[in-house]
Amino acid sequence: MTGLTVRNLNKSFGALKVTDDVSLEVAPGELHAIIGPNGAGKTTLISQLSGQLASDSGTVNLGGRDITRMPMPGRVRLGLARSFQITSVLPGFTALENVALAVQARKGSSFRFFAPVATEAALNDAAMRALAEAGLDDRAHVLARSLSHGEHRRLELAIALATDPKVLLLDEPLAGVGGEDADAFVDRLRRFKGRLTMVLIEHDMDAVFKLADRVSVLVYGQIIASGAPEDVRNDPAVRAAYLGDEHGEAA
Ligand SMILES: Nc1ncnc2c1ncn2[C@@H]1O[C@H](COP(=O)(O)OP(=O)(O)OP(=O)(O)O)[C@@H](O)[C@H]1O
Repeated sequence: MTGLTVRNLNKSFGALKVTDDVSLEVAPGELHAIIGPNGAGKTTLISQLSGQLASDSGTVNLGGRDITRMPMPGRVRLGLARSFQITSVLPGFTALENVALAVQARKGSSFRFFAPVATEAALNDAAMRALAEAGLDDRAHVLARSLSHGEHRRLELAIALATDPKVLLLDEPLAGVGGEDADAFVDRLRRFKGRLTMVLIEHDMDAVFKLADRVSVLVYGQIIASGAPEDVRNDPAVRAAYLGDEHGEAA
């Protein structure tokens, strides 16, 4: 099981400091939620962890290895995958083809030792397994353009799972997913607990408090609290800066 350690991470866009000296410890096997108001810098932080954005300073360590300067493909090979907002799903291809293409693009070199036909079989097997884990195997041969919004989200999850991650970065997986689809998604993520380390950004507080082992609160690029969900929920600074505003007494 692999953990993630972030030390004093910074990122500015021009004069705007978006990630401000962030330190974070995600223990192996933990589901660590990062919550915070719109514009707090959550997506920027995830992009720094995934390698899509270079950090100005600070370090990111994956399972004891310094990956701060490593580009995204290297991080994927080491088992760090980001789901959502990185994938451009191809609408004219089936769900299975989309996952297989993504696996080939992102992990291609590990299939090189197979003959071409075997490569295709290995890719399809890996893609099918990932689709099953994401709950989309019964839609494997459906064109992506015909999938519902909820199914699209599961396809994006399958693409991340197909790279065989040890640490999964989830950026608002429930955005636009409602009702039973959302409940099913939460159940699915719960099943990955203990097997995968997960960093979850999510605005749906019910989902966060159902799933998270630990919660960190990001406000104006700074972590203002980090701890067990109940402790964070009852933290006066958190309530004042965030939860109290949005959820009042219900938070
Ligand atoms: N590439 C960029 N160039 C300039 N400013 C940016 C860039 N990316 C993000 N920002 C700014 O950084 C701040 C943080 O944005 P970010 O998307 O990381 O926040 P967030 O917490 O994920 O917000 P939300 O919850 O609304 O998704 C915002 O003020 C945003 O406008």
